[in-house]
Amino acid sequence: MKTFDELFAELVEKAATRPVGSGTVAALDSGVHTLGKKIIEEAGEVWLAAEHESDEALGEEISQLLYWLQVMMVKRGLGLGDVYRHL
Ligand SMILES: N=c1c2ncn([C@@H]3O[C@H](COP(=O)(O)OP(=O)(O)OP(=O)(O)O)[C@@H](O)[C@H]3O)c2ncn1[C@@H]1O[C@H](COP(=O)(O)O)[C@@H](O)[C@H]1O
Repeated sequence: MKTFDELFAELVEKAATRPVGSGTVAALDSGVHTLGKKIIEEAGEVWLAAEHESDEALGEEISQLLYWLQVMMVKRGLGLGDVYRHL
């Protein structure tokens, strides 16, 4: 288990070191347009899970949406502060 901030730090590190086999590196290389579509897909899965699935399934879908949002943040060079200051 990890926190939102810990995952973000891990993704920033992956973007910098680009380890072979990292799905995050491949996702970053796919570009903003592809990442945007993935975010929409994952958001839809959150919606469906909230309507029809268990708390466990919903939590998993939400975690995946948070991951893809973080990948977009890394791709665009945003830091956590760029988001947190709006909360
Ligand atoms: N938290 C996540 C995470 N959440 C979601 N995903 C990706 O998002 C996909 C979402 O799954 P779905 O079931 O919705 O999609 P799918 O249809 O099975 O997969 P696709 O064919 O759409 O890729 C997963 O298959 C992963 O590719 C994640 N990939 C990585 N992480 C974490 O990110 C960190 C870095 O990972 P790597 O870059 O892969 O080393 C590690 O801590 C990982 O645990």
